[in-house]
Amino acid sequence: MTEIPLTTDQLSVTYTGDREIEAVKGVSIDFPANTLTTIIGPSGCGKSTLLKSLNRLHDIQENVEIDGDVLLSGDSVYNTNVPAPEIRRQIGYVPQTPTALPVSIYENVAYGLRIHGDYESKADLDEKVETYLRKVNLWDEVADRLDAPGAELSTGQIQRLCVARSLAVEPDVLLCDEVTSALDPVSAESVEKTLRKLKSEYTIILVTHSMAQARRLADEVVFLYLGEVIESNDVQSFFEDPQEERTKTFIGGTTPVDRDDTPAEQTATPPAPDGSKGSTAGDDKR
Ligand SMILES: Nc1ncnc2c1ncn2[C@@H]1O[C@H](COP(=O)(O)OP(=O)(O)OP(=O)(O)O)[C@@H](O)[C@H]1O
Repeated sequence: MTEIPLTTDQLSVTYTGDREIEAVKGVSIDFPANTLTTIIGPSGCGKSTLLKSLNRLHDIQENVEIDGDVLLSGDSVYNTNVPAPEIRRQIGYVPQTPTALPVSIYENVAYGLRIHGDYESKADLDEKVETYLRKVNLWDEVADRLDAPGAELSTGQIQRLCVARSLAVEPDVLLCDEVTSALDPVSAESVEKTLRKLKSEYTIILVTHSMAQARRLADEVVFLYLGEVIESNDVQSFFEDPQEERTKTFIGGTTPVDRDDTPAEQTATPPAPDGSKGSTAGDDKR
C-alpha cells in the first residue's frame, strides 16, 4: 500500500479582511510518499494559499481562517499542542524568491541544525553540512568557499542553498512554491535536476505555473481552479487522458469559464498557452 504522509481533509482557507475570500474550498487530497506532486492552475486559483496552509504558514498572518484539517502521518498539523516551528521542521517550505541568511554558506545550512541541536560535535556538523550541500548538487560549487557570505552566490545557487537549509532539519515533506520562476533558465534547470534527484527520498509538493515543468517533474498532478480541486491523477493520465472538461480546457491553454458568479478577486488570469503566467525567466516552455 502506498504510504500517505500528508493528507488534507475538507480543507478550506478564508481571508477575512475587508472582503471575505474563500481561497481554498473543501480540498481533500492525499500526497503519496517519495513522490513529487505538482499543484497547477491559473493565477489566483489558490495554489499558494493551499501550500501555505499545509505547514501552518498562515499562523503568522492575521485575518486567515482555516477549516477542515491537514494530517501529517495521521496527526493534525493544527493540533495546538504541537508548536508551529516543529510542524515547519517536519514540513519544510521553500519560497519563490531565494533568500540567503546574512551568514556564511556553511552557516546557512547549519542554521536549523544549531537551533534544533541536531549534531553531536563540530565534525558531525561539518559532515551534515556537506551531506546536504551534496544532496542539492551544490557541494562541488562551494566546497572551497564555505566561509563566504551566502548572499554572494548566484540566485540559482541561493535557491539550492535554501533547499539544503530546509533539508538539513530532516523534514518529511518539502513544500516548494514556484521555486524556479525567479531564476534564469540555466539556474532553473539545476534546481529541477535537484528536485528530480530528491523526489525518491522526500514527499515534495511543488506549485508551478508551467505545465511543461509539471510534465517534466511530476509524478502526480493536482489541478486547482477557483479554490477547488477539479482533477488529480498521475502525470501521464492527467495530461494524456484528462477526465474533466475544465482540465481539458486548461491543458489546451484556455482558462475554464465557471458558470458561478465569481468575486473579482477570484477571477483567474488566463494562463499563457503552456499554462505559465507569462515570460518569467526560468519558467521555460520546453
Ligand atoms: N493575504 C491575502 N489577503 C486577502 N486575499 C488574499 C491574500 N492572499 C491571497 N489572497 C486571495 O486569495 C486568492 C488565491 O490567491 P493565491 O495567491 O493563493 O493564488 P495562486 O493560485 O497562488 O496565484 P498565483 O499563481 O498568481 O501566485 C486570490 O483571490 C487572492 O487575491
